Amino acid sequence: MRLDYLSIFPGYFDVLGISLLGKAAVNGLVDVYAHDLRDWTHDRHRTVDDTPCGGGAGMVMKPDPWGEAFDEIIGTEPDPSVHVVFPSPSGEPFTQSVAHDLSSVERIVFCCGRYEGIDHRVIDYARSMWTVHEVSLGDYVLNGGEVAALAITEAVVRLVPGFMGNPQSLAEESFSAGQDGLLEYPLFTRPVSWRGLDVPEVLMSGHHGRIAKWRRDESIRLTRERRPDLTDSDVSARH
Ligand SMILES: N#Cc1c(-c2ccc3ccn(Cc4cccnc4)c3c2)n[nH]c1N
Repeated sequence: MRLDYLSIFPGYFDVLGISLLGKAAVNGLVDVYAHDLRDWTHDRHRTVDDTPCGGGAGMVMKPDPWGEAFDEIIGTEPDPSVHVVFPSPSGEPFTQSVAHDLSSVERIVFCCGRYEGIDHRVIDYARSMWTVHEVSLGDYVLNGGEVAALAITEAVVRLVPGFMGNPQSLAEESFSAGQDGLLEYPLFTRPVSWRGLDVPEVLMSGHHGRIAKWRRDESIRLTRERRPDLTDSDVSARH
């Protein structure tokens, strides 16, 4: 998998050389390339923004540098196998399902906007050439797309076959298909007693059936308490 990042702050992506992602890069599972959008400007100030047409506060990112960067980094021929991700506060929710879909893709280009956003023609042009995902991390405001691109990267790459040492751990996580859309149950490890707090006895019983039931019940309880939006009527009935 090749990952490209276009940003006026490419240094954000130096962190991708650390930890598991760094290991994946070493193992050849992922190749990471960060690009400074300003390298495709031609004025003395390396200008990437301008005032919004129609007025309004803030600045908008000019289309020209993006287009020239696309030509050099991706190419000038349409290729639907290239997935271009635009993190955006007005994007569709980024979910585990989207992460799963992207984990089987060979090439992802992250376009990290700043200011008030990117001239919409850039997104329209990208849609005419590649497979585009305009996604939002959640209902809160960031200053740009870089942090979102990092979060999306981690969510996607950890699902790439061969990345996680123990793929079984993926199946039991919150939001994974194996969890039936439920939140993950509470986790415990040794010591059994810690500052007056004990591991639930059932988990030390060695009775796998009871342990599985306790975990399921806890997942249901937590999901109903914290994320009623994740439990539809059918799921509630089953639970
Ligand atoms: N994904 C995602 C996001 C972003 C986000 C993503 C890209 C950009 C490019 C610029 N800004 C600042 C900005 C702020 C407010 C209005 N419009 C733009 C971005 C915010 N904010 N919140 C999310 N969940």
